[in-house]
Amino acid sequence: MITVSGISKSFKVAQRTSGVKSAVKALFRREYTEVAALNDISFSIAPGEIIGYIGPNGAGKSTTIKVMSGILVPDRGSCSIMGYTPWLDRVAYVKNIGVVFGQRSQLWWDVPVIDSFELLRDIYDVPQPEYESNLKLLTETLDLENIIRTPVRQLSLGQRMRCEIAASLLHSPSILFLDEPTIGLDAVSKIAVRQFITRINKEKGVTVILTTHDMNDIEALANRILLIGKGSLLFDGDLNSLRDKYADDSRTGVSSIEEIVVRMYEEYQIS
Ligand SMILES: Nc1ncnc2c1ncn2[C@@H]1O[C@H](COP(=O)(O)OP(=O)(O)OP(=O)(O)O)[C@@H](O)[C@H]1O
Repeated sequence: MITVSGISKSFKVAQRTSGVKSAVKALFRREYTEVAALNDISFSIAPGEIIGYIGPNGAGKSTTIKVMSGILVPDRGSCSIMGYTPWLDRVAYVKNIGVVFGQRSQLWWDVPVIDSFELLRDIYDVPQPEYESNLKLLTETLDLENIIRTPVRQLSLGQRMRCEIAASLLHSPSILFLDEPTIGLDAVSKIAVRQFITRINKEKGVTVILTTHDMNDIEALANRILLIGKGSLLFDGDLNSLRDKYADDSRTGVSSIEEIVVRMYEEYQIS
């Protein structure tokens, strides 16, 4: 369903030292350094998998999600998702995917949530009966009834995230990209979001690619883990094989998933 082969992506970042003199100099001659965000990344994902895509800050997780969702064009490599190349076939492709960036909103800030949903229905060309049945299911399971008529700017972070997840699923996508969907949520909202992800995966077979720093998300959801560090893919396997490799039951009993990940980061020298 998803094949990523040899993807590399670099960014040019303008460099400037502080001070007026260097600001004036930069007007005439800019200096750049190149940041290699992704370096020859390859993996495949089968339908119905829930992938935990983990790694420390700046590892390249969001860049990978942006390439896979067609927002960024890589410098090298290929990517085939349901037969589409995301950045080439964008219009047809996006009908098959849902994307949630925990740090950004896809909802219109000043209008009630339901207006954003209706706009998304029109953008994605969702037939009315399908829209209504999805909206009903999402409203019930994500508990949106009391917030759906409120403008987004008046919602709390947890309320907004539940709306963001609903917005990404109104068009019945087969693949859901979640970039830090539980960031800043309280315990109740985190559990609600996790239960919901499990449900759409089990009942509708939605394939989920999840990036998170919350290892409880990984423990609750992921049946396979991909570890990225400094732009390179370092580990591809399940949680049990990670535990077998890194858990230290001689001293402390079974180590927590957080400790296991720290050990893994240390081994790969990416912490
Ligand atoms: N638009 C951009 N311009 C310049 N550099 C960028 C840009 N986007 C990402 N980078 C750089 O690419 C590298 C990977 O960034 P990315 O956002 O993919 O990391 P991440 O694993 O998602 O990190 P985090 O966990 O902190 O969100 C970082 O060094 C980052 O500074």
